[in-house]
Amino acid sequence: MSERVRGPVRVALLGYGTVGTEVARLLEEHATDFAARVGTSIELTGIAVRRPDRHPDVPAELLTADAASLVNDDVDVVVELIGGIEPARTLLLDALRAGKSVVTANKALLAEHGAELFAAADSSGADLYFEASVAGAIPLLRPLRESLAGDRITRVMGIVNGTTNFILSAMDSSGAGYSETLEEAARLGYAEADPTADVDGFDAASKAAILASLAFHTRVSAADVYREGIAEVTASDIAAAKTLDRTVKLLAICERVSDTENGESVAVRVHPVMLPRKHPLSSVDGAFNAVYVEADAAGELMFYGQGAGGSPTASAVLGDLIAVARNRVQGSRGSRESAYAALPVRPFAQTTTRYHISLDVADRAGVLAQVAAVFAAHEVSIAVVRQRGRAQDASLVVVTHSASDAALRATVDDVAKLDAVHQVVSVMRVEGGEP
Ligand SMILES: NC(=O)C1=CN([C@@H]2O[C@H](COP(=O)(O)OP(=O)(O)OC[C@H]3O[C@@H](n4cnc5c(N)ncnc54)[C@H](O)[C@@H]3O)[C@@H](O)[C@H]2O)C=CC1
Ligand SMILES: N[C@@H](CC=O)C(=O)O
Ligand code: NA
Repeated sequence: MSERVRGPVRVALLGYGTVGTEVARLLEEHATDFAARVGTSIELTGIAVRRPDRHPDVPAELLTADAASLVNDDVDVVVELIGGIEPARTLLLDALRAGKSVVTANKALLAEHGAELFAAADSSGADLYFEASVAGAIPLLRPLRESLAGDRITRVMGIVNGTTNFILSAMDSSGAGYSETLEEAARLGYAEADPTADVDGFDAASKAAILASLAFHTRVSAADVYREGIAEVTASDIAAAKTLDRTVKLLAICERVSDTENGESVAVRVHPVMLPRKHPLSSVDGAFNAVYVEADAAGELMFYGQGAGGSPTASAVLGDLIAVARNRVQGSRGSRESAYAALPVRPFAQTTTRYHISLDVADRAGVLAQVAAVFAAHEVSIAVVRQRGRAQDASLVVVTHSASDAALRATVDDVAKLDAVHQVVSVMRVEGGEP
């Protein structure tokens, strides 16, 4: 139970970058409304930044480079918008152990050290809220934690990284280059401080771990998530997808799986996929995110909105801040971690997916039969084959039925070794309906 606050709720803000500046701006702009919603005013007692001299717009008495002292001051709530593991981890553990409520947007920290943070929150009864950490402005974590607590979630699948979606959308629509689009995403405040976290899929993997933990009442950490980013997605992949009326998207897929041998487990992965252009996720462009949730009783739900950027992310941070402030005024506490199901995480090699494979092959009799024989040898069944002759070369596109990822990889390796196969042009997993 949080300690009951009688005067204003005192807030320490750690970080004044893309998100922090918007949080501070909106706190000031809507102070009167927020006070009415909470039942008392929210007072910003200090802002920790790396370089206080770089913020002449902020009253000097509010700024400090000493985040630890600010956390240890007389504050009720710590809002962490620094990012990264340290010093954020130590600062939040100190705050929670001291009974201070925490609001954070730091998915990397939660996905790696969530268990420790929840334990610290439990030790003092403090609140730990993190709606902004996944899918920016979209209310998604509270629906999973609270609204769907009475249902059994079977699948969560979606676009959860704005930067990579911004890049893939631009490559698809205007044929824009990879690096210039990444620079633009960073300029617009979508990318992480180190944008390799976005393009290599680490950011989406952290978010997938958080989503799976909430959806399946199981502790899933970043290391449990199979991860591929978009660095390897080429113009050829995008072109191959177009010829099949598909788009390329980076998806996070969290599934509850069960079989007689292993019982129930969870499978969590992040990788690029080809989706049919008519699939609703295909029309999610730019830095927008969209997430499908499938649950036994509710059926299919879809959440859509701005997944990155200062002001959309600040909306989620402020929603959490108002919730924890209300809890403090009432002397109550919000939801705690729910990890009772403790399901095992299934290794990715056992996960079944479907592959799209595009090959340049010799245009002569018998090539198709040779390629098909390799698929058969690995017990990978073919759903669609398209062959087009091009003088000496032909292009061959194969889309498989579901097979284990290990079998699919071995098939591609062996197909590439055939003399008649000149080049493997594109290999990508496919989702969303039969080709
Ligand atoms: N930018 C976005 O669209 C979104 C960001 N997030 C998360 O929000 C958090 C903040 O992201 P941004 O605002 O984009 O980052 P940013 O890089 O723009 O700002 C970071 C701020 O933290 C301060 N800082 C860094 N190290 C510090 C230290 N040791 N002591 C005191 N201050 C320190 C910097 O001076 C800066 O003010 C990250 O965890 C990020 O993953 C979450 C959703 C969306
Ligand atoms: N870098 C992230 C920011 C939001 O979480 C993204 O691009 O989605
Ligand atoms: Na969110």
